[in-house]
Amino acid sequence: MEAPLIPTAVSCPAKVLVAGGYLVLDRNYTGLVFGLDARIHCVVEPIKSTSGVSISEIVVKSPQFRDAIWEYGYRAKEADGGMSVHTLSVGHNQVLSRNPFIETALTYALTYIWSLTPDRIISPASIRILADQAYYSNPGTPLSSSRFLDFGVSLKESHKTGLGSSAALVTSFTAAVLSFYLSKDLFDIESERGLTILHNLAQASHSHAQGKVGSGFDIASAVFGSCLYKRFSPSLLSSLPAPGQPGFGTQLRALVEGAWDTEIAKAAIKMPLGLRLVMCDVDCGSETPGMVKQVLKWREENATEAEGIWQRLQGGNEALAAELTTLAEEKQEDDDKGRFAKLGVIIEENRVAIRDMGEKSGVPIEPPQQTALLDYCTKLDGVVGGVVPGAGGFDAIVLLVENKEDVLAILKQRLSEYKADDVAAEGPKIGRVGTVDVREEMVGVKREELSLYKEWTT
Ligand SMILES: Nc1ncnc2c1ncn2[C@@H]1O[C@H](COP(=O)(O)OP(=O)(O)OP(=O)(O)O)[C@@H](O)[C@H]1O
Ligand SMILES: C[C@@](O)(CCOP(=O)(O)O)CC(=O)O
Repeated sequence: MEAPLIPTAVSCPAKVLVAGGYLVLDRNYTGLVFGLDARIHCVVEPIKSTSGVSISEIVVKSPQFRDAIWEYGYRAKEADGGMSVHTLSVGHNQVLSRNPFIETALTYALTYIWSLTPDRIISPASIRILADQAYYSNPGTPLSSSRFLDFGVSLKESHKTGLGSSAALVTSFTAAVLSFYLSKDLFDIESERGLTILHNLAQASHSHAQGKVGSGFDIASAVFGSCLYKRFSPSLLSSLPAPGQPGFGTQLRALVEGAWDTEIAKAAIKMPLGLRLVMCDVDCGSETPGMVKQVLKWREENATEAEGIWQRLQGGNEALAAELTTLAEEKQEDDDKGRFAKLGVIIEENRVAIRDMGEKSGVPIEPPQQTALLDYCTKLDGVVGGVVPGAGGFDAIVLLVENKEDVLAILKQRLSEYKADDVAAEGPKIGRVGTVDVREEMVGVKREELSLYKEWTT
């Protein structure tokens, strides 16, 4: 007899790519990614089917958002096509929007479970998703004493802050479903093998849902936390049949359990004592896929010039990682004023190369509006430096700041006074600038206590 299924909860961190935007899309370069302490949690519990008879049904809810409920039926496809997942009608003539990230993560996770245990019956379950405030700029309202706020809007109406919600969601969802249905000897997120399986499976499903555009650094940090990341070869995923197609089941398992060439160096990334990250939301936005397309096209057409910039940036990124590690290993002297001077210089030099990449490719990676804001912040006492993270543009900026209350208080005050009006530049005007309530996080995926969600029972 199969062991009874135990409610299971897992969470994953957000991300910020501090160095290596665009470069990390190519395996010859690396990305320096910090995990952030905003998390997305997924809780899986057994349910009795709503119809009374035991049909195959999984209900997914994101109760902090309106109309965020998705009901799925599932069945094994013929010819080793894996588990196919279809949307069930919720009733009340509600037209609910589909959630491709959830649908794909469920299809891939159930297929992997089925490929390991083809004779078992996958019993009905309910899955709740709960996310920290920092992922969205919509202000939430508290629900009793829960850390998870009620956003009062639909997911369509929410404004993301660019912290990688879909990656944290897909990874924690996959980890929670696998941990719920599989015994520890088949899947254990507290083991190296379990982390690798989770990484590979979440990369495959996130890439499928997202249209295969990213380097996967966001999934890597959702699993492993802060790290120096070298991507997997994109060809690894190209021969996988589409879900439902003959051979998808066996080939997904072979892919997930096979050898990948991803390189994840956790020890290469450290935050020195006395320093922290601060993220600032600039209340604007950019369209990453279009920027990526244009930068890569320019690189292809200007290979020699691009090579020079890419090499300069890679050198700067490596210097940044090395200096952070050196500082983290040093004994901290309280009043050593010059302690972070070298770090500041490395960041400034990286910014020059980033601007070069942007100007040459015609993409506003660090546009003048962001240059002005970064320069304004860098001049403040206790701010070591800052960059446009990830793809850059008009999204957030990230600062490295001395971890002192007065430094943070003055930074917040000066940001609230910041006026973008004086910057004469084409393109959008930066709106209100505020800090996002997050800081770096070294830990990746982790199990959670169910009591965290007691206020969110429906
Ligand atoms: N709390 C949530 N519940 C359910 N689905 C969510 C939730 N948060 C995000 N999503 C899904 O993730 C999508 C947003 O993912 P997307 O990749 O566009 O942004 P992101 O990962 O937050 O930001 P970025 O990739 O710019 O860092 C939403 O449209 C929704 O489908
Ligand atoms: C441009 C790119 O290198 C980074 C994008 O990062 P972000 O989504 O802007 O945080 C793309 C990628 O690596 O997936």
